[in-house]
Amino acid sequence: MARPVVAIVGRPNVGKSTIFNRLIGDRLAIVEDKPGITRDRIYGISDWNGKSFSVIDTGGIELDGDDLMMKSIRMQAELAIEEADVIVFMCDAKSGITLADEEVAQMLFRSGKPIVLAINKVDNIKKIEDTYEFYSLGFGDPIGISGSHGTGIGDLLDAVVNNLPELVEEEYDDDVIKVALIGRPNVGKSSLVNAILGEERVIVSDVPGTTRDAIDTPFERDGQRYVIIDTAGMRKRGKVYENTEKYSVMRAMKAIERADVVLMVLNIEEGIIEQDKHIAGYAYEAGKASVFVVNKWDVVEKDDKTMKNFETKIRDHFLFMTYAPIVFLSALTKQRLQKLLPVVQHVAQQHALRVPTHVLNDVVSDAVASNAPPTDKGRRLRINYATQVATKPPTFVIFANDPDMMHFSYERYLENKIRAAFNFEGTPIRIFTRRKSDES
Ligand SMILES: Nc1nc2c(ncn2[C@@H]2O[C@H](COP(=O)(O)OP(=O)(O)OP(=O)(O)O)[C@@H](O)[C@H]2O)c(=O)[nH]1
Ligand SMILES: Nc1nc2c(ncn2[C@@H]2O[C@H](COP(=O)(O)OP(=O)(O)OP(=O)(O)O)[C@@H](O)[C@H]2O)c(=O)[nH]1
Repeated sequence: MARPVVAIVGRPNVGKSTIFNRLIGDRLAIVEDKPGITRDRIYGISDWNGKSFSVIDTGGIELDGDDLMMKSIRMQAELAIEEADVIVFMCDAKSGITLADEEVAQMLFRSGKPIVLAINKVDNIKKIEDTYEFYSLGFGDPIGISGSHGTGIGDLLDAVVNNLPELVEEEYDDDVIKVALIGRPNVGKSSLVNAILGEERVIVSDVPGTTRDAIDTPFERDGQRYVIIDTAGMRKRGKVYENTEKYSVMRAMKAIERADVVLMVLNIEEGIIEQDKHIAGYAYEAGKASVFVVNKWDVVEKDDKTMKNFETKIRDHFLFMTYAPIVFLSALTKQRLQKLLPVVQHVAQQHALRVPTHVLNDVVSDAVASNAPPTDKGRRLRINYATQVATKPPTFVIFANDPDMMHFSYERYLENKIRAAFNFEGTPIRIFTRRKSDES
């Protein structure tokens, strides 16, 4: 089920990044101990009252020339209006309503999108009544918050969650593999889609996805049904903000959310950049299966070490995604193209794999027997039982005497043992440790 997107919009310096970090705070701690996930984050996944959504801070769009501030904030607002499901509009309590705020408010107002008005830095004002002038913006109750003190964040999250859209029904049957092709401009995504479909054609089809503007392309191969998600989005060009990283990432996030398998198309000759890692990191966090596709293999000068060298380079850059297979191919010459769909099918199966509880417990007991769990102040972590609670991605709960004693490195060890036993190639897996309830 696709996670909705929440965008934070506001003038420079109102505290967007601070609030962004507050909103994704808990999750950040979990994700950051995975090596290789970048710290200068521009998106995050947040949970509140059992509802999950992605947050993106649209600030910091860099522009050259004069009149920058106004132009860049206008772009932020357009981007949010186009791509987000809920927009958090942030103002500064101390400075009151500025001209820039008014202009953005008008744009947001006309969009008809759900807007949550957050007034930050209330620690800087004497009384909350000072925020009442913000009622005049027409977005209802202004929510007073302080990013630095952490006040009002719960109220802000409540308002965001109340405005999230109802989850839409899944658009495709369960046996259809949904594939998103993600990558920088010019890596050959459209060429690859055409090559997969086996004919030169304009990428349009009559299956609009539920995401506005998304166009999906269904096809069948060797008895397996597939759909390529958001082929229209791959072709969008024109507005200024469409060249910004925030836009690409937001667009990619939405395609990733709707997909089972994410094809990270790379142009290794141009090198791997932060943006590639942001997007791959999102696919990891969203729990999707992934495959690296190295396109334009035809133009690479090759010897017997070339593939190995590329592989090492990819592994070095994407340390958190060692499970993803790598396929080298050429969309242009169709060299090695036939290798792709079997890999996609394989990782989709691994993503949906459910393992029998008794076999899982054998694997976990063996792992525990050959490498004892960590101890703390004379006590040892005791693992009682493991069970798979979900697929897509495979998710395991380990019941133990004291979950706080589960160490990151031991969890890693268990993950490796589980992978060694069941493979799970191409898919992230999740492991949670819970306290064994007293009566069980
Ligand atoms: N007093 C006070 N200061 C805050 C609060 N939240 C953020 N700040 C400060 O305001 C400044 C700007 O915060 P940022 O989070 O970087 O603001 P931003 O909106 O992301 O700024 P841009 O990246 O320029 O768009 C920093 O110095 C913060 O420490 C708050 O609640 N109260
Ligand atoms: N040599 C070679 N060129 C390729 C290959 N695949 C794509 N190209 C070329 O790379 C260029 C970009 O291809 P596109 O398919 O438009 O790339 P894209 O990723 O869809 O690009 P955007 O639409 O900008 O996001 C075109 O000139 C293609 O002909 C390949 O396998 N080998």
